[in-house]
Amino acid sequence: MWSATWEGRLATMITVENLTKRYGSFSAVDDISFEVRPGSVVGFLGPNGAGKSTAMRMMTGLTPATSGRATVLGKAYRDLHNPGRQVGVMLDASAQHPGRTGREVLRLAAIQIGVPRSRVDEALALVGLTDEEAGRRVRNYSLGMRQRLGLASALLGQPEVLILDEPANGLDPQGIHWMRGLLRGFADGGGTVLLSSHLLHEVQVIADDLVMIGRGRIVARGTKDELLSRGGTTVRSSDDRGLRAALDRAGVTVTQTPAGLVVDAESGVVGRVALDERIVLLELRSGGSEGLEEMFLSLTASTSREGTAA
Ligand SMILES: Nc1ncnc2c1ncn2[C@@H]1O[C@H](COP(=O)(O)OP(=O)(O)OP(=O)(O)O)[C@@H](O)[C@H]1O
Repeated sequence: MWSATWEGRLATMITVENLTKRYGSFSAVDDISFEVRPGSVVGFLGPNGAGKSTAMRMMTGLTPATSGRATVLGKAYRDLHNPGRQVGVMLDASAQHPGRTGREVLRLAAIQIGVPRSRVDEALALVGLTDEEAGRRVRNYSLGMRQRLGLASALLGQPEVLILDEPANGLDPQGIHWMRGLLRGFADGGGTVLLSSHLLHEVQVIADDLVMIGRGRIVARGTKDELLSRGGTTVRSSDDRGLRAALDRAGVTVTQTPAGLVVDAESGVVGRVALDERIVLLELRSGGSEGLEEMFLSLTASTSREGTAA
């Protein structure tokens, strides 16, 4: 359910509830829930194959969910009145028609969503594509130029919400810096951004909140400051398997990393569970961004393509 503040404004711009996508017995997205606050930039983080694109495709009505639901601006995407002017979407920048020029792509999109032609030049200027570049056919675009054109399409209708799948892909360091500025400016002006990435540091700089996903499930979620300062508790024990099972039973998220178990709870909670189970702790560390980094690296290591097929 979406909720409204007393002023009638939406309290959350995107709401994802128990969203699940199964292909046969394989769960690409497994019961994920999170909310995106107005005016925030949310980094949707996960290694290759974690389920980010599938989740975003469900949010934008391109793939039906097996169960659960997602709403944008309080409605299922397909029920939005004019989605192109309410939600800017960039899921696959390479999907643009290769035979059209960048300007043609945007002009057609402008007609489709009902914005004036003048908006095309504004969008091109926003993403830094020159007149000469806008006149080239998309098949001759570099990956970075395609990303810029994809962003221009997403921004064309002056939407309130942006949903962007790996927008930094193919951009050089200067391009990434530019994109961060653009998205930060969009959010500071009241817009809301959900962007995915497989690079922690890339989104760490720009995001207000982070949702971390691995093998289709959310493994960490919260404000960036909270996650980075908390960073979980890293623990090694005489019986990691038994401790993990006990923490699972206590409803705490646990991730196995090469450095030990990273637990999404304070060290005191971990110590108490270990004591109850009579498990000897060999190491118990809390705080710092290492926990988040370790969790992310271990997800990256364990979520290889072979791993996800298992
Ligand atoms: N149509 C499909 N049929 C079967 N499996 C699929 C289908 N689409 C996606 N998958 C699988 O679902 C999992 C999640 O894929 P998804 O593309 O959502 O991951 P991702 O996090 O976006 O990865 P990347 O960073 O590589 O883009 C993968 O294992 C993928 O192979």
